Amino acid sequence: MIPLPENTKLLPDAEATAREAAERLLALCVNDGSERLSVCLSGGSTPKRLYQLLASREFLGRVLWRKIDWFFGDDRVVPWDDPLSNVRMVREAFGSGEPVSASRFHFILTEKGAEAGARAYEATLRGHYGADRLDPRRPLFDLVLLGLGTDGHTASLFPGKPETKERDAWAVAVPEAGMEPFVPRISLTFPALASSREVLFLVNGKGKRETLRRLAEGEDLPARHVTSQGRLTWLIDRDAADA
Ligand SMILES: O=C1O[C@H](COP(=O)(O)O)[C@@H](O)[C@H](O)[C@H]1O
Repeated sequence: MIPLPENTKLLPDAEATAREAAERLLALCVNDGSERLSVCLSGGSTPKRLYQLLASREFLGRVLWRKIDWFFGDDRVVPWDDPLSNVRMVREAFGSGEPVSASRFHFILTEKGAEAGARAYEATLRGHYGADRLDPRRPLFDLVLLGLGTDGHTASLFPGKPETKERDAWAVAVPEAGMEPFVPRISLTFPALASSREVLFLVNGKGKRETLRRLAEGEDLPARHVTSQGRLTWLIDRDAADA
């Protein structure tokens, strides 16, 4: 087995990581007394099964949908019906039953380009938060879901790119992606992701093994810079961990 990040929960397979994440989201719904919860979704392929599960017969009735506002950690600057779009992936995974009402889905606008989209999303987040500055006593998100790219990126914060250094903005334009698909992106920044009560990384499959090893060896990859004001947990399956 390769060395794993601190706070790793090792799970048998991809299905188990999705189920563990779903159960943690449910626990948040049930245990949190607040009227509203803000959840930040990850994109790419890894979380699709989690979103399908949440909308499945097994989980649908247990998720307190009316409590939750759904945000996005990043998106590709393509139309929302493009196969590369994270909006499309999430909508397809939640399915035609559309458990989330339109007003509770906060998509990243892409039609006017990366810069305009990032500014608009930051305005959306600030409006929802009700302030222009993040207060450490009042996190922006209750739960942030994140993935890990094979190059060590997370959200759309790629190794060596200037967006990883952003300390003020909550959302940034990423004109050049560091790996495929090579389309511009819009991403939340480290300070916005850190303003969270809980962060969950989902990492599955052999393809991520080498990246996890590089992280464990201390390489300065973007995923390493994610923090949370609360818990940060890595849900990793045996294939990724070589276990
Ligand atoms: O480009 C992206 O990649 C990462 C990892 O994606 P995966 O397909 O390996 O799960 C993802 O977390 C991010 O949201 C996405 O835009």
